Amino acid sequence: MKLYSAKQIYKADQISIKKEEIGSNELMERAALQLFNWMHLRMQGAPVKIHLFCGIGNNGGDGIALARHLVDHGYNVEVYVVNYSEKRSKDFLINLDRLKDRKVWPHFMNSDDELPQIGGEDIIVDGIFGIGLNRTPDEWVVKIIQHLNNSKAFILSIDIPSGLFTDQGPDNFQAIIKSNYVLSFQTPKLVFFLPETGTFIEQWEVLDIGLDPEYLRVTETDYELIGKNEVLTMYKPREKYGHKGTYGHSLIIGGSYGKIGSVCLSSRAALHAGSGLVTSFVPKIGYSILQTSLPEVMVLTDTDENELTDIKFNLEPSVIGVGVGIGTSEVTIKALSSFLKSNKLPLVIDADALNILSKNKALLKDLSEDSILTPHPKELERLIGNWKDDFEKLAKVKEFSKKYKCIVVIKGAHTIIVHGEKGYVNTTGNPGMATAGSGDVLTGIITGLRAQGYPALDAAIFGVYLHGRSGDIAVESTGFQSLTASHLIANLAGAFIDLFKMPEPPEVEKENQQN
Ligand SMILES: NC(=O)C1=CN([C@@H]2O[C@H](COP(=O)(O)OP(=O)(O)OC[C@H]3O[C@@H](n4cnc5c(N)ncnc54)[C@H](O)[C@@H]3O)[C@@H](O)[C@H]2O)[C@@H](O)CC1
Ligand SMILES: Nc1ncnc2c1ncn2[C@@H]1O[C@H](COP(=O)(O)OP(=O)(O)O)[C@@H](O)[C@H]1O
Ligand SMILES: [K+]
Repeated sequence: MKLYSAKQIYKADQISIKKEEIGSNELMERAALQLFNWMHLRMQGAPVKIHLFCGIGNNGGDGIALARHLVDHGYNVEVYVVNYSEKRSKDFLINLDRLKDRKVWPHFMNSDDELPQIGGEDIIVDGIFGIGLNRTPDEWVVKIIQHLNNSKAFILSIDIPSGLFTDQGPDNFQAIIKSNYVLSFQTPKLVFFLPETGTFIEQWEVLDIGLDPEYLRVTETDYELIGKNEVLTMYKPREKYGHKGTYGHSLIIGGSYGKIGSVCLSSRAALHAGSGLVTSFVPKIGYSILQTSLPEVMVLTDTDENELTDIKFNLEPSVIGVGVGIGTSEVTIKALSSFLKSNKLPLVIDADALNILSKNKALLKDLSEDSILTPHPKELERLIGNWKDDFEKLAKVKEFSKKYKCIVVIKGAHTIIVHGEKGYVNTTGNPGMATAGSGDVLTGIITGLRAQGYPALDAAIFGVYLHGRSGDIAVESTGFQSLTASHLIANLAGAFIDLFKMPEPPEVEKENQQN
């Protein structure tokens, strides 16, 4: 699913109005009706108090139009206009008149007004600012936002939580509504998925207001949301006459004294991801451990007992996953440097190999083309330096990706895969996965996919999706606390099978089918 920018949404808006020969207030009416239907379906006329806080732009206009539908259906509403500017939008004014026609008089709130009482059982509709926010709200508006956040009421935001910019980072976190639910028009917004701003959204849903499908289809976006539909097109089916050679050979290079487990996890994950063959390259201390715990995996050893000192092997793998558990000792840095200098094979680079690259930036130019780097936030900071906000981070990663012709997997709650100018935002996974070794499993999965001939970008996107989906399946039986990295591997099979599961039909349809 594409993530459109505010500019693109405004453009879609204009094109739709022109093509369909409708007024902009009709589009607002469509939006308001969608909002109303959503609420009415759930509330079924319940006499709960609904406080609608509306700005003076089109987001506020949506709120005012929604208020009219709620009033028409007998809901218990109170409307507040947060009067932050003289420049009221045309469609806001049209809808304000329509509301007044029904003898509903909003409270006009100005800087020195008292804040209204809101009960814990009430509902707040947040229509103060939408995607038109272009500067941080004034202090008195921030006070209102804080007041709403501090109430115990359920907050339903129209389009985007008020105070959140659509395409830039916030400069005052106090000025943002903390939404329980966001009904976002036509497209979710990138900020819903970034670590700094995602916390302001508990749940979201897209309401289709019928913006021009043609424009939406042909327009390229900087970011895409990755779900099942997106990865299904990447999936490579197993061929009837395929053999283990068809599905590639993964080499996992890693480990040091006390950290051989990481190599076990990555190697096992590569196997479960479908790699035809898997070989691990470890210090001697890892030999028996790997041979005993993973009979399917072949093992090569370094000349040193406890750490990697000389990375040499007499085989031609399809892809190499390097870095888990290697440490950052001088000898290992040397070994990795000379390996990278001579290596031409595709790479997946993780953990301490990333830290070594950060300390020795000259090595970055030795990476084979389309190398996949999988940093967690701390490793990323070492690699690209710190950032002011998530948008600066993404801009820096894009520059890095272009400069070194690599793919960067920014791990997190919503992992983002960056390739040149484009970012892919993952939707699977859960906090149970914040556990030792889950990154090692991801390295193994991506390596295993790359071995099977998946192009680098597909391997990264599909790997991240499967990793998260395994976590989502696992958590159903482990719970969040007890999920371990090994569970992710054990549930990878389920994640593959789930790709082709049809969604369950709703109960009503099931009954119809039986009759
Ligand atoms: N195509 C769509 O998606 C549609 C969008 N609609 C609604 O329109 C919204 C966008 O409306 P607008 O462009 O009017 O913008 P907003 O309603 O988000 O903001 C209102 C206006 O306030 C001004 N402003 C921005 N930041 C301010 C600040 N800190 N202090 C004071 N004034 C500030 C701006 O000039 C802005 O136009 C969307 O979020 C959505 O709710 C709907 O009406 C239906 C169609
Ligand atoms: N809250 C979360 N929601 C979803 N996924 C998460 C969450 N926390 C961590 N993960 C995922 O778990 C993995 C952790 O990787 P990493 O930090 O490298 O762990 P380790 O070094 O222990 O292997 C990443 O793929 C990350 O996206
Ligand atoms: K809003």
